[in-house]
Amino acid sequence: MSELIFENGPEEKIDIPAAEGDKNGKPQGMAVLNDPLHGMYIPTFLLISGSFIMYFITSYKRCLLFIPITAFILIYRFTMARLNVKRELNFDTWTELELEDKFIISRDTCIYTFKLNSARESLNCPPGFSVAIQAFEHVDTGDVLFDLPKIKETEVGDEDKTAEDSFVHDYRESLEEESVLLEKEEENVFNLDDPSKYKEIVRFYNPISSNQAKGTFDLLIKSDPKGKFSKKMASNSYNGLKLKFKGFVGTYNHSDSTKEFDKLVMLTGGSGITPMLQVITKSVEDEDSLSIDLIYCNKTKKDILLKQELDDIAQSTKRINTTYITEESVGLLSFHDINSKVDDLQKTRFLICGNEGFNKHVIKLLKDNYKIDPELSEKQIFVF
Ligand SMILES: Cc1cc2nc3c(=O)[nH]c(=O)nc-3n(C[C@H](O)[C@H](O)[C@H](O)COP(=O)(O)OP(=O)(O)OC[C@H]3O[C@@H](n4cnc5c(N)ncnc54)[C@H](O)[C@@H]3O)c2cc1C
Repeated sequence: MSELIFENGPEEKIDIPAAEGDKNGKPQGMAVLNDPLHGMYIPTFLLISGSFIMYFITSYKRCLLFIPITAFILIYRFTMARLNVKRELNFDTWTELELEDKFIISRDTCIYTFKLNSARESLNCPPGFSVAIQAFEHVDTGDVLFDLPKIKETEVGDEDKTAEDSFVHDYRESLEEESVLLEKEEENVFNLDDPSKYKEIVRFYNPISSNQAKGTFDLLIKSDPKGKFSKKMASNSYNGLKLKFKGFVGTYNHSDSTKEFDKLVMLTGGSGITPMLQVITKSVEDEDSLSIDLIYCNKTKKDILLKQELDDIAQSTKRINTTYITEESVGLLSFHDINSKVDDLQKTRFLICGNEGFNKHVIKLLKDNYKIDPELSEKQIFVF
């Protein structure tokens, strides 16, 4: 059993108030106007043709006033469309983004919401791709910082001078000043922590929010009690914390799935659910015809992440099914579990994501039991 990291307990909202506004953009009723057909083409056509018809019927010139009004609406709509920016993170330089919210979803896992630069931006991360986050580790102590230590410019000497310049102190006052100086000195020693003593560490996470979400994006981070970055995030992250991101990283190609296969069998464990959720979301949003069987393996029932969300998707979309396997009740994933989801092997693609041991176990089950064309095997058995 893994160590309990979050004291607040599962499913409890912590420290940061809920994000303001609608994370998914405009309210549902108005969302239809974001579609160019409904938001631009139809209103333009109706206003211009209406103005001409009225003018021909009535010969009343004021009817033509609708034409500049239409032009204004068009300019407005184009401007709004341009402001709805898709954010591509830069692959070469770090982009600083701020933590806005965090939400504990299990004893060791949290969803972190990061703010994009504007409420109209959305993170355009391809399914199966991840973002990289930068941190720094002290080479001697192993301490992890989200940013390199900064040297403060306060000089202890300056404070001393001020004290010396003043002739009249009573004994008590001078004692107080001395203790303040000592504190400053300690602070300076701390701040003089040599940045060259830190080495960069980089960790990868798959955003789980839809690319249609505006203004923010979500990362699910499972905290490893012995891990450097994930443990620091669990214990030391706060509203307003700025982290540096690069992106996007990955090799999964969703059009390979839709063009060459009919079915995806997803074999995953623990936080490996994140790329699977991205692919499921993409498939649902595109309304493609893939049938998807997710087999999600965990140690115990409590470790199953996002179960409610996954069940909701499976309920609303018949072509998506979920199966949960826990070590405590069923044991390890078996070939029978996998084979029960396969109808036509040639048309089935296996997507795998778990820890090293899980991936090895699953690949061995597939290769030992199926005759998979070696040329096809890399495409047919895709490991995130
Ligand atoms: C492409 C990609 C996408 C990912 N997406 C997600 C995601 O969406 N969500 C998520 O939670 N995670 C994801 N991960 C995993 C994530 O990037 C981190 O690896 C994870 O959070 C652990 O990082 P850490 O710094 O906390 O642990 P680390 O410090 O890297 O340690 C991890 C484990 O390895 C052990 N270890 C470290 N060094 C050694 C050593 N020298 N010898 C033996 N054992 C050692 C530690 O004890 C610890 O148990 C992804 C990984 C990749 C590559």
